[in-house]
Amino acid sequence: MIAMRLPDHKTKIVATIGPATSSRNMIKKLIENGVSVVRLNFSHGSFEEHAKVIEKVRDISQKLDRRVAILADLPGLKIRVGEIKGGYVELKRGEKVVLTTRDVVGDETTIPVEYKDFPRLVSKGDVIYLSDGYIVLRVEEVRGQDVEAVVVSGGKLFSRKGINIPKAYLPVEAVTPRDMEIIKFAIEQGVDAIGLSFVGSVYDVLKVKSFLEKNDAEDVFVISKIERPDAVRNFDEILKASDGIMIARGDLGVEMPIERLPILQKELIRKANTEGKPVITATQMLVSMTAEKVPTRAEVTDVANAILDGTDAVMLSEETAIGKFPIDAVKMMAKIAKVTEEYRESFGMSRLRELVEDGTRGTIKEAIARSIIDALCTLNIKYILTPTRTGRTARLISRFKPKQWIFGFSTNERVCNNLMFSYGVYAFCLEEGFDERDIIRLIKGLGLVESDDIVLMTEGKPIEKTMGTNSIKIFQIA
Ligand SMILES: Nc1ncnc2c1ncn2[C@@H]1O[C@H](COP(=O)(O)OP(=O)(O)O)[C@@H](O)[C@H]1O
Ligand SMILES: C=C(OP(=O)(O)O)C(=O)O
Ligand SMILES: [K+]
Ligand SMILES: [Mg+2]
Repeated sequence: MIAMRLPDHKTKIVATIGPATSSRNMIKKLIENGVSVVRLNFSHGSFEEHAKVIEKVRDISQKLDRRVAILADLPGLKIRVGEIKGGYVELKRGEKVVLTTRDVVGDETTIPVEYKDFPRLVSKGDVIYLSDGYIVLRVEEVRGQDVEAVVVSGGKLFSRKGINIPKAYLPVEAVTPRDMEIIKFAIEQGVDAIGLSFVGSVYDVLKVKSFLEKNDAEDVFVISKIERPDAVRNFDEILKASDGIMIARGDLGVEMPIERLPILQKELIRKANTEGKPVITATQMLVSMTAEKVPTRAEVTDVANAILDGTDAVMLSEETAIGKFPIDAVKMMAKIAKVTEEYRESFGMSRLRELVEDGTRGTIKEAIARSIIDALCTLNIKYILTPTRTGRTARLISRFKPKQWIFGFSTNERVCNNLMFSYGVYAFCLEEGFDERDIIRLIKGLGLVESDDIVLMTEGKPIEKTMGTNSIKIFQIA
């Protein structure tokens, strides 16, 4: 019998699908090389294109017997440039350029902007950032639908790239009517998670949560993207209301002083870990691999440091969406993760005390999680088995980043898929009414355990008022 092969790394890899990876063959390769979450960026592509990708991902994941979650990332209230003739223009320092809300195709002198109120957001002297701050303009004059600007820092500007005006106050809710349409479509398509762009307050999250509930889709994850100062300010509330968070460093690095990113990343990851909610570190992780086969030293170190910070997942954007080496980028992340995780073990346990102390101290689940870590330190345990209705128990154990895989067992396919966001968790779907014997039969059948292996299982025995996980069992496989 060929045993099921789990990845060599426990950090989850999120890959954005785009023209470079939307074929069946590329999707297959992404998954085979360690991608657990597929991200569809609804700022680009049509519903039809995304639907096709969703269908392919589901089919391939089933054929490969590899669980994959699908994340639909919403556009939010981001202002973008429109279509540019030939796909891009080269903007040169010192030259003048007009940003306009008129319906034109872009060229060297005129760039269309897809937001009719744009000219009202800026005035003479304001700085405008394009393409995550890669290109910088300064406003010279606003005239009707046109904003005349001078290029302060030039570069290639591609169609549909983002515009940031950090100074401008956008008097609109983060979740736009267009976002709501996309959420509806995403639910119909059975996606597992929604990425909420430009969340500003907990109300943005609650709005989407209540919409999901009304549409019988309350198990769809809401991942709040932290990419503006308001989200940082209101982070604690946003985190509590969300199922997970993404540190969206692309916009965040323009909307806030870029030098604050590293410390902010550490703080947000720590808080998400404490809450037991998955956190994705995103953007530019291996960005030079969009064009080159080898990443920079700084990029490799960035991926490793995010893992050491405690991120559950690392994300690839243009690297896999439009890059020349998408599979190499995934392989590179998997290698960095494997090596870095091996090192972490030696100090991972010191984080434990800290987490337990500032975490959900005093709950039964917490005491159980603590006992599990104690057992892991003293026994040669092969796997942690956690039957789970909501996935919560598996996520609470995942916080401690044990060296063993945590297997989640649930009857809900979407709960299983959403466990693929959490570090070191792999999930299996079982029939309603499954018991301990079904779990053992399943992992034996997959060749994951042999006789005499020691496993640890969490249990939720209904005793008095204590619901949910309330005991652990450690035993040897017969
Ligand atoms: N579905 C898609 N179709 C075409 N291009 C895409 C798609 N998804 C992503 N891309 C390309 O990859 C780039 C980086 O991806 P991402 O960071 O998700 O986008 P952005 O920063 O534009 O929101 C995008 O700017 C776009 O050029
Ligand atoms: C992930 C991000 O969002 P998007 O790519 O949708 O702009 C980001 O800004 O880093
Ligand atoms: K987006
Ligand atoms: Mg963004």
